[in-house]
Amino acid sequence: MAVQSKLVLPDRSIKSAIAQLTNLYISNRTRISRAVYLTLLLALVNRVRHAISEQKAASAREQAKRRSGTTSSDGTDATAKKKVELNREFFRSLLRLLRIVVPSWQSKESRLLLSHSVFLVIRTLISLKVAEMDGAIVKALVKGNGREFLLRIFWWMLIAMPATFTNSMLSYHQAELSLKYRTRLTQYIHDKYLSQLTFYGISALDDRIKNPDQLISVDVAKFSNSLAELYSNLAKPILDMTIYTYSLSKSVGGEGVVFMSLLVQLSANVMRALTPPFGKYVADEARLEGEFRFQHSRLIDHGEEVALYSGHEAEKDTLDKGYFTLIKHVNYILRRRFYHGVMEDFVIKYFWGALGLLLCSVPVFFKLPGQLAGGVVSMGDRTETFVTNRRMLLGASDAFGRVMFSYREVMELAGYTSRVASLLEVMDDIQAGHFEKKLVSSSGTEDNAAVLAGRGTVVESKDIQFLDVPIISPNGDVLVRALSFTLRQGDHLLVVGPNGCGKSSLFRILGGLWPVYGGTVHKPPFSDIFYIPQRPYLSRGSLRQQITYPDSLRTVRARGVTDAQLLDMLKILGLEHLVDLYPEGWDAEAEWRDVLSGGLQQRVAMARLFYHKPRYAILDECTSSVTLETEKVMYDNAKALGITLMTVSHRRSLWKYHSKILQFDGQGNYIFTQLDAEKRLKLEDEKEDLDVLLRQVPEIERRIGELTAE
Ligand SMILES: Nc1ncnc2c1ncn2[C@@H]1O[C@H](COP(=O)(O)OP(=O)(O)OP(=O)(O)O)[C@@H](O)[C@H]1O
Repeated sequence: MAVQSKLVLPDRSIKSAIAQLTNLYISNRTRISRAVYLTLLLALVNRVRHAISEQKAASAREQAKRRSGTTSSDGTDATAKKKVELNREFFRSLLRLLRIVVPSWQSKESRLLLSHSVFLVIRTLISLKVAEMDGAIVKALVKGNGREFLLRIFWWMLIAMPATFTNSMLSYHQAELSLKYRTRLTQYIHDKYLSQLTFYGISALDDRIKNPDQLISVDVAKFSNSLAELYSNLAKPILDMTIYTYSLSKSVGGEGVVFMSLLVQLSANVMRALTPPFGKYVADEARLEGEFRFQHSRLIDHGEEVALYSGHEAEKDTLDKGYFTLIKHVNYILRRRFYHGVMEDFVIKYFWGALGLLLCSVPVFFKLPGQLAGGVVSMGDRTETFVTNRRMLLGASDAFGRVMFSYREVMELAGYTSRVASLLEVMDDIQAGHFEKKLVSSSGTEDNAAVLAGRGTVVESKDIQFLDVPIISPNGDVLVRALSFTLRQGDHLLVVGPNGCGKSSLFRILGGLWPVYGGTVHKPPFSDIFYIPQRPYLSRGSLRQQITYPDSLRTVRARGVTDAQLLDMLKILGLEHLVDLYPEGWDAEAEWRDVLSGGLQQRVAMARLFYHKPRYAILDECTSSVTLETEKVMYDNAKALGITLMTVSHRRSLWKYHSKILQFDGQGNYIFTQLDAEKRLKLEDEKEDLDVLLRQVPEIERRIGELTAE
């Protein structure tokens, strides 16, 4: 209902504007020309049409929203769900992107656009001059004047110099503009993507964007190209069209031009209605390209695992499927382009050509107000008028044709605009804490919704304290309804429980990766907590950077840490040989992920912990690939450095390094208590012994049965 009343209003106001305009025209017929009246009327009628189609689209959207009921998505890319049209949303998105790529009138981009426009005008003027000179050359030829003919040729060659310079300048400007747009947009996106953990939110917490890499690296470039290209492809024909139509209207009368414009507009509308949604096709193609590329990069990332599984056939199937889905779509677009091209050619070249001839015949068959009443028009005059008008019309219709052909380019720009704009939209949402993920929760959906709707509090403090904090996965599954525990500095915590119960998730909340949906989290600042996962992240860069990541060399030096001190850290872990691995020593750069074995990578990660010396460390199964001796060295040294440890591990050997235990049962319950490792180990051993005995009971009973029978 709200939508209806909002959209009917402009429609009504336009109708009253039409009535007012007609009254004004009737009462001031002598002062307002019919041409002006018809032009304004045409614009208003178009506005009504537009308002009605917007109204329909809005109510369709509203209905679709009501049908889907919630904000849950179907797991496809945001750009795949979006309808790409030349509507208000497109212009809003384009405006937003334009503000980023051309930030102000004083910017370099504005200056470049201005000089580009100047060269476009120069090119039109040169074209007019060349056409004129063309005529003069033909005239000299017809007259048989050899001297004038040669002189004209000389001038023709002379004008070729500024003409070729202008053309090259235009190509240069276009390429430069595209590059500048891309730079602005990429910088803007990088700033946003790499702040407030947005890159993590896009991949882990939100479902709407599947391939941000493809969007940032390829689609932004395509958008920039398309925008720069469209400006030069549109500006010149529009300029030509204005100049020629103006001259033409002076010759054949304004009414004739307006009437023809009406017919052209009508056929253009029919064409537009029959034009396939090329913008959506382009957006879909870009998405499929992204998915295909992503499948290839997955294979590169996990090459070793796939090779050991002999998974090449399965991978080939996946890649082929991705490729053929893409190619099927591209083929479909090609076919639609073919049919559309036939229709476009017919309407623009032949139908409008015939209309043009009709228009040119106006001064021949009808007397125009400018002609003298009763004046005799000679055959020569008629031919001259016809030829002049025809030439102007050819210019105007060629320009109009190019504007019409560029409709397809505009649609393609709409496709790229929609993709880039949805990336910005999703990043805005993530930074504002609004995630959209497929909710697949099976456990008490209504209850979960209530928990998800809440917002918790985060307070900075020296110690770590959780007060009634729920642990909820991005899918909406409530792993623990209300977790409460307190950890003071020096209390080393062990977190245990079955797979998938939420151990790592607890630390995701602590690290600020997952939102706090309820209760209160007291925690030290992010810089005081260091995280070491099971598979440590090894960055691209020197060996030194692997130890000091994410600190840059300048920060390392500012902290006063020398290479000798770094070497001491390596020595504790038996890693000093790494410095001699390459002649460049600390500065050696390699793909460390491939060069180092799993265990060595875990030891390098531990050296990183020793370098940073944080107040708290989260050790998530980070010793699974090292020996018990190395594990002891790691834990003893970390404790000696005054680091409070929070370990997730299934290894019993680690119990003795901790004083508290948080135990999840995988059913949403937990116990937080003091950990007396020795006592607990004894109890565990006793339990295991009893378990063994229990398993033997049936066998013993069977034997007793046998003995009794005998
Ligand atoms: N990005 C994510 N999107 C959706 N669900 C997730 C995401 N990350 C984790 N989960 C889900 O949250 C649950 C808890 O995961 P978590 O990693 O905390 O388990 P865990 O207790 O550490 O298990 P393990 O011992 O196997 O490492 C799992 O069911 C997991 O599938």
